Amino acid sequence: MARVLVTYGSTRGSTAGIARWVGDALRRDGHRADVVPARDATGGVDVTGYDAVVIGGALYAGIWHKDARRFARRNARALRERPVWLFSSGPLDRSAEEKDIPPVRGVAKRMARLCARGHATFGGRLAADAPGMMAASLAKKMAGDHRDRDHVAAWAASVSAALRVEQPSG
Ligand SMILES: Cc1cc2nc3c(=O)[nH]c(=O)nc-3n(C[C@H](O)[C@H](O)[C@H](O)COP(=O)(O)O)c2cc1C
Repeated sequence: MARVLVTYGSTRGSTAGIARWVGDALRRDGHRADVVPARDATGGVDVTGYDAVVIGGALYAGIWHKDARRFARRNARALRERPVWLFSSGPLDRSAEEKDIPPVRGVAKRMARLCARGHATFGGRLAADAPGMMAASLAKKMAGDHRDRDHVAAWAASVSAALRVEQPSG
């Protein structure tokens, strides 16, 4: 059993939902998972109290959510000392289910810096009545919930399996 911190950056709540699904799947596999917004975790959570960390962030204009970036930057040293996985959420279509979407450049750099074990891109969600000019304009064509809980659970299962290998006694 591993103690896992699942933390995320989310503006409109859909990445928070994915993080909760990751936490649920890890718990079903017998791990202890705390799911915490990265905004709160950055100053308030001791990463050294966890065996592993999953960091998720929504994509906006090709950039990982600032709360996820800040968490990764501020905790870089502790993160490098334990297994870390990253995920991104964004595509407002089926593309994330149809193929593996590689991390955007900034996330790929962060993966290298943290020696992250893996990354997944999951479909996102945008409400038809999303506030904000850019969001409203995007929503005209792309509104909908493109998150796939099975995809998220399958990825979380791969994280879980890797943790079992690292901690066979748990
Ligand atoms: C203004 C705007 C820009 C976006 N840019 C991207 C993008 O570059 N790449 C992407 O995959 N998704 C993009 N999206 C989709 C969001 O990532 C998606 O809605 C995501 O689920 C939002 O997560 P959140 O609800 O946790 O904030 C964008 C959405 C908006 C409103």
